[in-house]
Amino acid sequence: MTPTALSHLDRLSAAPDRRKPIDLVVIGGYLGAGKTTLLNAVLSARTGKTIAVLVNDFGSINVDGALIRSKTDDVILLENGCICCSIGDSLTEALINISARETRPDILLIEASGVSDPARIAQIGLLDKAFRLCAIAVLIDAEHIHNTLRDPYVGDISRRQIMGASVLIMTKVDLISEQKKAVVHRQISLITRAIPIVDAKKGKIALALLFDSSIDAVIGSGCDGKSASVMHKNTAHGVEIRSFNFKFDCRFEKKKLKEILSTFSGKILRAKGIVWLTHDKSPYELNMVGLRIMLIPFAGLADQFSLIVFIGLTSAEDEAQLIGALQKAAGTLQAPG
Ligand SMILES: Nc1nc2c(ncn2[C@@H]2O[C@H](COP(=O)(O)OP(=O)(O)OP(=O)(O)O)[C@@H](O)[C@H]2O)c(=O)[nH]1
Repeated sequence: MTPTALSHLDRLSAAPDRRKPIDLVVIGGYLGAGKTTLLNAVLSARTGKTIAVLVNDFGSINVDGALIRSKTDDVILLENGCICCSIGDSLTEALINISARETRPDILLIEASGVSDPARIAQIGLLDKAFRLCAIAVLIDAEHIHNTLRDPYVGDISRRQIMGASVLIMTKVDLISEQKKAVVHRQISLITRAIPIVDAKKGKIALALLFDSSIDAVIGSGCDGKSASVMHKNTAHGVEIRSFNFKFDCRFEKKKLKEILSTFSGKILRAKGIVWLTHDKSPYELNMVGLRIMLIPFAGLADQFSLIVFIGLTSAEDEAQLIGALQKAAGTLQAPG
């Protein structure tokens, strides 16, 4: 933490502030678990409260910010790293700025990046007495959690996120059978039996789960604090999770784009973006989680280029190959006739 941020915090904690504290909710969970979807569902619900959103995307371009902006203007972006370690200072400063506002929001929702430790983020939030921690909601992707937890490289990241939760929200239950759901529950119970698990379909949950409680203590966590700008080091295995982008004024043939992404699915942990396709005049939102690739029409305002952010266990050579394949497949941006 920088000296400026520290002294600022000291002053804030020292000054008696009689205003009502801002309810803080941290939303975490592994890459692609459904955090942005849940956040958008919360923002769409009529809570009657003012909500500010702080979004941390692991990558130099914050795609989530664009997806949330259509729901609220009060979005603060923290990009290019992981807020639980490499950009903790920016988080502290953002929190100070929010608490110092003349008109404070009732609620601050923080969307952690998929590789962040949400309990650690909540701890940083609690340093400022202007905030009252309501929940650390960790999302579990019912379709992929089994493989994620067994993954020798990223399993620990996911396990730590789950252990730091105050509530676990199981997403994508619509994509799995009751039998598989029972297996997932058993797997989670091996990690923790104490944290309640609720289901969410397309981000819909009872809002009381997030807002109607208060947590005094946050379970300690062991963030290594050494990560570089767009790399998160899982030191136990010496793994570097990297992020890189493809940004080009082009359109893709849908089938070809899916084919290229599938070829690299073993190395790409997550891909997301906004792309233009040859068959449609409007842009599409791209999501790739595991082997599942989704392209749905994008409702917001999109720039005149196709942008894809990749997060993966990739080497520079893998990245060059993937970007090369995309460039080769890229057609002109000219709209279809
Ligand atoms: N079928 C189904 N799809 C879902 C559900 N929740 C989220 N998704 C889809 O899962 C994909 C990833 O969702 P996001 O909300 O972007 O996930 P995220 O956790 O914000 O992703 P990162 O920020 O990259 O870690 C999107 O295509 C969503 O539409 C759900 O309950 N059911």
